[in-house]
Amino acid sequence: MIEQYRWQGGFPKIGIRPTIDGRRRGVRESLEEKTMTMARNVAEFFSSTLRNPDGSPVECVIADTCIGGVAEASAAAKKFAKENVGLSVTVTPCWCYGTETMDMDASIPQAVWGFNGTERPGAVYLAAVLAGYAQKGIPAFGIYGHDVQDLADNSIPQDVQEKLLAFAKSGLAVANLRGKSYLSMGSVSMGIAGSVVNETFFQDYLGMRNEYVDMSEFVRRMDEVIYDTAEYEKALAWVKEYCKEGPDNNEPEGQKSREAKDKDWETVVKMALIARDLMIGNPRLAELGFEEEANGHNAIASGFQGQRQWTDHFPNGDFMEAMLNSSFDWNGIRSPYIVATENDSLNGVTMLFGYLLTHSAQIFADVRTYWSPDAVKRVTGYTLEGKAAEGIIHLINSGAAALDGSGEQTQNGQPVMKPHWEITQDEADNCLAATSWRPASTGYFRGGGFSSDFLTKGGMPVTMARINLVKGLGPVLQIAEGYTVDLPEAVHDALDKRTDPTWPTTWFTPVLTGEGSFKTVYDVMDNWGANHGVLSYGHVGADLITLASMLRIPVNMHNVPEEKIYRPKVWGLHGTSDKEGADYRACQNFGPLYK
Ligand SMILES: C[C@H](O)[C@@H](O)[C@@H](O)C(=O)CO
Ligand SMILES: [Mn+2]
Repeated sequence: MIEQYRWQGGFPKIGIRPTIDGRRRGVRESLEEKTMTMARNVAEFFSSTLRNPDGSPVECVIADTCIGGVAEASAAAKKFAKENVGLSVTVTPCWCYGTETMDMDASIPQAVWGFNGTERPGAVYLAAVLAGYAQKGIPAFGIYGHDVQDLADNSIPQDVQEKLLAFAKSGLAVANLRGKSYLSMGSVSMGIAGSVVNETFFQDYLGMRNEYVDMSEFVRRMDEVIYDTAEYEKALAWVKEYCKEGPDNNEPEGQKSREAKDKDWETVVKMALIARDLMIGNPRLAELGFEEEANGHNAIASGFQGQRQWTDHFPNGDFMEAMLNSSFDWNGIRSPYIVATENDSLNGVTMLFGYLLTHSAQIFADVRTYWSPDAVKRVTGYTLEGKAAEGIIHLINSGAAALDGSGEQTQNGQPVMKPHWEITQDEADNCLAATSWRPASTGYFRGGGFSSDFLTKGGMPVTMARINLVKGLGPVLQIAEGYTVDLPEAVHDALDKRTDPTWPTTWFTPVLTGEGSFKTVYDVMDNWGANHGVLSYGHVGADLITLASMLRIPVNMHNVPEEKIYRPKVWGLHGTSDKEGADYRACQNFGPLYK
């Protein structure tokens, strides 16, 4: 029930615009069917391939008629506005009149597929209209099939499919962010700059709003019983059955009594319910007489300050953050909520990017230690090998990493992190079984609580990313594709015990290119822009780059092969030999999407 409530506003749709040569008495008539067929096929392709965050198929809206001139362009725009279209794809097999048929909505991502045939000049239209987009300052993605197709061939070639998908995936992410909130629960944690929420960034670059609640709201809701007590009982019983408590790593004098720990469990379960209700609301609260609280904050992501005021006195937020970020809880398998620990809103947004592109849960972590092969050898006697041979980065933070990060979901025997609709109950159970809940380090967390402890399985392709803000420049995105790696148990133990072994660990190694910030693993660590990073499942750097270009966020570091990079056509008009510089120039030239 809470899941249905969460997504009740529905999802943005993809608008499809068949444009056509407007000349009647023969030309237009001969093209109508082919053009509309292209539109229908693209719509069918999207709806059968792409999913919304709840797992339902993405919907497309096709203009009522082919668009041969401005009257039909404007009729399509009106239809799109009514139907919640969040991105637009123009398709055509022929010459049409560029500025008369183009979609002029500068606030949504735009793409144009010009059919590569030669009976009719679709590619000429593509070039003409993209010149129009450049001139008018609306960056649009061009899709031009590599090989000539016959006019009668209604298939979508593989390379065109890839570009359509790359555009639509990122375009949908842009559209899903728009109009939502980031909810700060508390404010700045331990002076972490990412938790100084920058409203201009959220508003201008993401189209989002910032909401804030003081952490005292948790106390009020606990004391005044502003949560669904039936759900609380269910959640607590589930925790007792599935969340096994791990050994207490505190010195005896720092350990809490059994009674105090049991009380902490009650508190952390309530915190999880309350944080979720704060984010998205809960219709049960209205039935219980709390109509205002039932509304929530329309938050697609949130952050919890925790340290220090809360955690110096109350149990920490680790259970709440880890469970909400996972793809399952006491209500079963469901889409993850996005909650940033330490209210690091910039990591929170990076998690959102990863989540909206992959629909899988995210691993939030401190980028804690670069372990060179020599240092590992000195400390453990072990020689790093395989993918880890050049060195590894220890990703570890209390809270926030989704339990999916244990790597207990599988595909063809390999560990993966799946969208929630592909996860089986056994896989969810295995993630829980691989996680122990360790009494929090009371040196750091005087109020106690429980930290999730798991070790990520090696062999998963992952992408680490992070947004940083630079005064005078704005946001920049950094991306490092790589792999999770396994270490022999004794080696992991020796390295882990030098940190806080009650927290989840992921051993990560980036793919090196031999150049720039990817010359060595050390360089990747050395160029990381902040204390935190996000791991998303898969090599999704190219998608992140496309998404960043839509939002005009330049990418300051990545190891994505050049042939996979897809940005608006006009990026090339800012320079073609120095692509990184061209990206910066284009982002600066056009400025944020919602300025
Ligand atoms: C317990 C500590 O304060 C940690 O939370 C700290 O190392 C961080 O995570 C900093 O990002
Ligand atoms: Mn941290």
